[in-house]
Order: sequence, then structure tokens, then C-alpha cells
Amino acid sequence: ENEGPGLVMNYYRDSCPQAEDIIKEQVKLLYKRHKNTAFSWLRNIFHDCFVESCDASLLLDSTRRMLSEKETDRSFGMRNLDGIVALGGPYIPLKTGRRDGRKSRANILEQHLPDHNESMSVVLERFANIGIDTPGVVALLGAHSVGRTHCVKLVHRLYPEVDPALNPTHVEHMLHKCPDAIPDPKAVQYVRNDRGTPMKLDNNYYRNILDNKGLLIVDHQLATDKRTKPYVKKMAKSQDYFFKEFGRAITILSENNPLTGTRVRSESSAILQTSSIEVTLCFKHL
Ligand code: HEM
Ligand SMILES: [Ca+2]
Ligand SMILES: [Ca+2]
Repeated sequence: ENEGPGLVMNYYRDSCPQAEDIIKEQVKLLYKRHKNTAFSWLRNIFHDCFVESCDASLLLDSTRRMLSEKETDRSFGMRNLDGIVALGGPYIPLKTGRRDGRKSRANILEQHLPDHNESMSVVLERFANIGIDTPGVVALLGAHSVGRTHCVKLVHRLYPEVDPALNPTHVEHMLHKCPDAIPDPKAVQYVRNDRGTPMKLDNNYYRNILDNKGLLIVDHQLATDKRTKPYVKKMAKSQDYFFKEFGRAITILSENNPLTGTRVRSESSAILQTSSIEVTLCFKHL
């Protein structure tokens, strides 16, 4: 049922040889303009790949306007994740050749993606379902070394009572950033995930959570649960170890259940790929 080569390195070598360079260039430009976009890309890897597969190209999403007039599948895959490199993280060569799914995943999203206050058992189990082991989960959550969390996700740890698990000095900062028990939905109120190195994907996250400065319940649990704590300590000590595990886990995540070749999911209405989309992509950028 799975025709074609599946996911491979440099899938577009023949059909669109400039593809990876074009994207790399676009990513650099976007990052230069809005550093925050890199956080979204990183998060998208999780949110896209974890739910069925990486079937919407996260990098092309950022230049979506150019292509979206055509409401066809975009046949482009996620690629080298320059977003991670831009954040100072490791370079992770990724395979390409994914097709976009056409099925709305909103209905199954909650079955896959853990919530901010999910128990560690559920989190570990959900990741294990796609082949990511405990050190892999610990490494992936290191993504919370960049970006932000909106107050709506945090106020339950501050009001009506402050969660005693939180570091008191951090509580002060959080209260300052989230002064209202019910945040005004229009006000953009948030706390940075990592106050120390907010723009760098580094192992500072692990030091934060060991210091009870994890924002989400899952962050805090990661540092306290006996299954994950040993890895948290190891990653807090060694950036190399963190990067190694992070790269390994991102690779597994990116290859989760890929929709490649002419394979069609029984429950999806995926249309067979025509190479015209690739050609259009190449054409538009030239
Ligand atoms: C148990 C698993 C996870 C949970 C419950 C979770 C939950 C969250 C929540 C609630 C936020 C805050 C969103 C906001 O308020 O704007 C967030 C931010 C973020 N998450 Fe996760 N996350 C998880 C795992 C991951 C993984 C595996 C990655 C990537 C590999 C990731 C990457 C990010 C990034 C980069 C941000 C910052 C986004 C931004 O600044 O726009 N998360 N996460
Ligand atoms: Ca997906
Ligand atoms: Ca950081």
C-alpha cells in the first residue's frame, strides 16, 4: 500500500532541486523579521507531527499566502528545521517527501496532544505510542526553553491560592505578569518560558524546572517524577546530552506515521499527489 520511496533525504532533489535552499532562505528572512516565528515552528513540529503525522508543512505555513489561493494539497514536507538552528539548537537533518493530509484533525487533537496539566503517566504513554521513550520526552519538553505561556494557562497556579510547589521568587514575577485571576482575553499577557535565555534553545529549561520555576504543571512534574527526574538532572548538566536526545526525539517525531508516496489513509480523503504542486512551488519562487 505504500508506493514510492517513503521519507528520504532530499526528496525534491530531482523534481525541485532548489526547494530546500528556497525554504532555508525564506526561513532566515522570516526569522530576521520576527524572531518569535521560530517558536511557532518548533511548537508546530509537536502539534502537527504528534497528531497523526507531519502532514502540513510547517515551514510552508509561514509563506502560506503565496500558495493558498489554490486550495489543493501542498505537497511539501517539513525539512531541516532551520527554526531550531536559528534558536541556537542543534542542526537535525530531516527527511522529506511528506504529503499534506486533507482531513481536519481538530476532532482527534485532544486524544493525542496532552494538556498543560496532564499527569506524567499520560504524557509518557502518549509519547510512547509514537515510539518516543522517557529521555526523548524529557528532551522534547526542553523546547520550553524558548517562547512564552499565556496567563490563561497559568492563573490556576496563582489564584485563588499560589501553588506551593512554585519557587516564591518566580511567583512574584508571575503575579507581576499575570495580575488578574481572569486575564482579559484581549490583553496579550504572558510569562516567558525561560527568563534566563528566552531566545535560546538550550538546557536552561532543566535548571529552571529543578529550581521550581517550571510554568506548566507538566514542566514541574518532569522535574519531580521519579521516572523523568534523572534525565532532567543529566540534561541540566550537559547541553550535549540534551541536544543529542533532542535530535533523536525530533527525528522520531518527524517520521511519525508519514503520509508518503501514493499511500492514502482509509479514513482520509487524501488526494493523490500530482507533481504539479511541486512545480508550482518551484515556479512561484523563481
Ligand atoms: C506534555 C507536552 C506538552 C504540553 C502539555 C505543552 C503545552 C504548552 C503550552 C500550554 C504552551 C503555552 C502556549 C501559550 O500560552 O501560548 C506551550 C508553549 C510552547 N511549547 Fe509546549 N507543550 C508540550 C510539549 C512541547 C513539545 C514536545 C514541544 C516541541 C518540541 C513544545 C514546544 C513549545 C514551544 C516552542 C512553546 C512556545 C510557543 C510560543 O512562544 O509561541 N511543547 N506548550
Ligand atoms: Ca498532523
Ligand atoms: Ca533558553
